[in-house]
Amino acid sequence: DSSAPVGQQVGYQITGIDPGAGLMRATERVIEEYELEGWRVQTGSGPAMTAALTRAYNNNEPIIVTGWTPHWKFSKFDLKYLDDPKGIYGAEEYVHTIARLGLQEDLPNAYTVLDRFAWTSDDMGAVMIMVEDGLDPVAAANAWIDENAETVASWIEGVDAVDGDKISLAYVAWDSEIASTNVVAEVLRSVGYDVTLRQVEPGPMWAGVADGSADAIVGAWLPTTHADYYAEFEGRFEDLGVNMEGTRIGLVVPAYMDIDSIEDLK
Ligand SMILES: C[SH](C)CC(=O)O
Repeated sequence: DSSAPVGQQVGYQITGIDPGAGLMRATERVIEEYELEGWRVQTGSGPAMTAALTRAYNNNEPIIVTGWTPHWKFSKFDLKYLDDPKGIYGAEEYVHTIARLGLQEDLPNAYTVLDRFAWTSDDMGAVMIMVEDGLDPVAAANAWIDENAETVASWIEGVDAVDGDKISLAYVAWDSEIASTNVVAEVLRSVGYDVTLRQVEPGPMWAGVADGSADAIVGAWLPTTHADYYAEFEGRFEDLGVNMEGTRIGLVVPAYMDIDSIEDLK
């Protein structure tokens, strides 16, 4: 009944993703700081969240999800972020590349490519949409690489080829990181690296690059989303800087819902 309070409409539930995601920690703080009595954020995964969103949207039903930009959901559905007047979700987020200590010495050519890796949220969005439309992530990565030869050439210019040197990239199965990690992996393979992708949860992703079991990650969301992990492992990794800007995290709802702010959930 769309005239009922929104909490009642959605069972006082926010549809979340994996429990270790920074977005989930921030959402727990949102429930607390906005005093959303009786509300909870349901843990799951990126794919479970998008499946629930698709189902609700196709039935014109109310739903509130933990969302982020870029994401194909914004091109597939008419969605909006709820205003966050307390600023819990932070302002603009940036995605960083993080390398294990010693990588530059051990794998200098890969380090150069990783240090140069930078693209736009539209670039990432293009790969995400190809994957969502059914293309295998490796094929989607190569399609983007073929379409953006000039950008990729700037990443590998002057980098000597290697002969099967091993490198591992850790990532979490968020649609955004499936896109970025496969693009970087394919570029590293193009210069001769034997690349292993390790799909893990956020904590093990950060722990892996800190203990050296992973050589690099390209999905560090900062300054807000992964602030806890950054602080926990600071000094045990090398931050190679921003590889993508113009990102954002927050609560996302279909545009047909008659709410505009987190305050409206009370
Ligand atoms: C789901 S966002 C890409 C990252 C995070 O929340 O940790």
